[in-house]
Amino acid sequence: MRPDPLSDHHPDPHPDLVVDRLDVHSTDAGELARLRAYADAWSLGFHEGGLDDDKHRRWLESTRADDAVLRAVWPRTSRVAGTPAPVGTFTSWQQQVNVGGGRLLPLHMITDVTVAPTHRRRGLLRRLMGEDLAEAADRGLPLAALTVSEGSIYGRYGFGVATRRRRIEVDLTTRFALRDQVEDTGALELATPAEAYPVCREVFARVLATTRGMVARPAHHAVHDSGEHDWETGGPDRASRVAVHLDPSGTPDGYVRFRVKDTDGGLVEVRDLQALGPQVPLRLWRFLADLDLTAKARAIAPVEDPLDLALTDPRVVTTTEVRDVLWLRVLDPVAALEARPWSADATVVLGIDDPLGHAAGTFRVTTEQGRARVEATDEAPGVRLGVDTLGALYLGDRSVLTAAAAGRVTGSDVATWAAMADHAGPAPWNTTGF
Ligand SMILES: CC(=O)SCCNC(=O)CCNC(=O)[C@H](O)C(C)(C)COP(=O)(O)OP(=O)(O)OC[C@H]1O[C@@H](n2cnc3c(N)ncnc32)[C@H](O)[C@@H]1OP(=O)(O)O
Repeated sequence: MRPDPLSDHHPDPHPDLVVDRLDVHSTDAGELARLRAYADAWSLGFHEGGLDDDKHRRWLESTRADDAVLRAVWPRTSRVAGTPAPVGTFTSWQQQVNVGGGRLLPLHMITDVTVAPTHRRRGLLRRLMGEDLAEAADRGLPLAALTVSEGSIYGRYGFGVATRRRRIEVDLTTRFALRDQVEDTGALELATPAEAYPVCREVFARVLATTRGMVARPAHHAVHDSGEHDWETGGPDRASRVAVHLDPSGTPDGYVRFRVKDTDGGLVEVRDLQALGPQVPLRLWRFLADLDLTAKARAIAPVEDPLDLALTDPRVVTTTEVRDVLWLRVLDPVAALEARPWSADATVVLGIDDPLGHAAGTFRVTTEQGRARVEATDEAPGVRLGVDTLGALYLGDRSVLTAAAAGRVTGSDVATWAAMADHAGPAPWNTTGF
């Protein structure tokens, strides 16, 4: 049974505080003031200052569109400010993630987790996370996800690194040469982000449907991707351009949104690149290298990207950082494991340790022709792992054998589990920020 930190048998651990939810759809003046205070609190928590009216309106609109749940912690009184401001914020909502084999699963997304410096290490994050994950599990959501500011915090709640990305710098001078000419019978069109947005949305929907690890975009992406509003500058994005690639029938199958940031230095900032098929990304890179008055591009890319191998000189690409992106947490192991694709046909009894209880148990996993049947069992496990490791292995970013070598997967059937669970194709890839 799951431990319940808030059961009647435990005294309230925070008697000086109120933990409640905000109604994101409310038009009541009092609730709108609380929403404003909530937004300022998370923004200040990330050292971004309070939000101006325009940013607040945009945040509220997109948060409403996502139908997000906002959990806040309020002091009962404030002797200094008069009106108490939140000392804890925690936002969650529902999206979808591609778990492989073209299957999308509901995903519980978490963001804007902050606790004021005055209230640190009193268990507020633990409390908010505990309540939120328990509700998501009760609603039957199989997976939860977040992106993190610090790597040491979320493993204890069962999250593991499920996708990673590189930051790369690409030399766009004459050193940029592809080994083979891109055979392209399609076409490229240049447009503003606003003009290109409907087409980019269609392309992204197809990328989401076919890319393991990709997460559907939350509402705030729309204003940003369409150039309507740039969060950094606080105004419309007039600097970006979008090159859209069309296949020979005229159907868009890729795009790159970019801006040239510094005409002297010639830096191309790639803000979003989405493409279908192996040739289109190379064609878009060829396009970027053909831009005049540029010397270098900065982009994010998969850890293993065909671009490096497609170049005559692989040193044209410099990796400046490799980092975790999506942290995944399995809430319902039966639904999660039955949804993802599998390699070898076999049976393994899997023991999952989960300090929060949601995914804990022993499960017989039988795979056949790419699908799994998963049932709770009393048999002794042949493979044992923690729920955070299950999250890290779920999309296939890491191999089971690597995790076993790190001591995170144990048991006599590890090799069989690896043959069943490891993916042959490219690593999972997610570009959706939240
Ligand atoms: C998903 C996102 O939004 S990522 C962004 C997270 N937010 C930030 O980084 C903003 C700045 N930081 C903060 O707001 C806070 O320090 C938080 C939210 C990270 C932690 O909040 P707190 O209420 O202090 O955490 P809480 O007291 O519940 O501690 C929970 C556990 O996490 C641990 N922990 C908390 N902060 C950290 C940290 N920075 N590094 C390592 N461990 C930490 C605690 O030791 C505790 O461990 P235990 O349960 O094993 O004893």
